[in-house]
Amino acid sequence: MSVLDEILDGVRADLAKRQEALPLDRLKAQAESAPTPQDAEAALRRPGVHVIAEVKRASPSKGPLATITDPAALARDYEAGGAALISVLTEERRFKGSLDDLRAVHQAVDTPLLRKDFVVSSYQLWEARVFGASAVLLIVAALPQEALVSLVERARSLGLMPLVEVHDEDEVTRAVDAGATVIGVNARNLKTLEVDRDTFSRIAPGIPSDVVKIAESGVRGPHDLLAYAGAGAGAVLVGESLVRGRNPREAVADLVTAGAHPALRDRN
Ligand SMILES: O=P(O)(O)OC[C@@H](O)[C@@H](O)c1c[nH]c2ccccc12
Repeated sequence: MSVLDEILDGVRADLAKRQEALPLDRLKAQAESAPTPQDAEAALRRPGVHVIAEVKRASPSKGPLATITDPAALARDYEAGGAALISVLTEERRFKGSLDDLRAVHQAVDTPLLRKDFVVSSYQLWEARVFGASAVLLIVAALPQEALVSLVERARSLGLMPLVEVHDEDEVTRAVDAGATVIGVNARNLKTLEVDRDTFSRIAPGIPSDVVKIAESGVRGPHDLLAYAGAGAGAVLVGESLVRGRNPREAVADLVTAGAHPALRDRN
């Protein structure tokens, strides 16, 4: 069984427990008083190469990455550094995240939030709404095509921007067929957990030009952002190097400065 399959088994088991504790109709009722999502896609379509900064406690490949005692404070640093979006991992078993983290971050910042999880059911989209997200990750490799299509539509109908994650050319085709307008290329293969920074430049040329392209994983600093930008990225998604670094606000600001270089800002 691949790591992805193992993660998905855990996600489904945890989801079943939450659904038992709070049936969908009651969750939907909570969504009525939930905050209105922001237009995350518009934020990514502004000129320049944007930074999506991630609240990430642990990863399946490295285990604990950092002791994040206060996710809200970390998110405030990301916001002060100029992140266009803040990603909050909510997967519990391998990434040690939670919906409580998402709520805490939502209460602390105005930046649009991405719920980063392994979404397999529209129940999780409703949760994302209730806990303050404006966007959700949908991983092509984790979903049959029919489910992907319906989750893209459902996310949009709830006001959430679907960020559709791919790892290879076939998955790009599936993402585009499902109507994705924002596609993330993850340099980390979720089946082997290896990072290959060339994945983006290999796959990006096959993504339609009107789609926002996000380079995910392995960004160590401004030089990696510039390399991804040169290959067509409109944004980078960064976790580990920010949570492990000494000063997350400065680290984000350095990336944002690189991404705002006039040569990148004026290209679209
Ligand atoms: O920590 P990194 O290498 O900067 O990577 C961040 C992000 O890309 C990574 O956390 C990620 C990308 N896609 C995912 C899907 C599920 C969980 C996590 C991820």
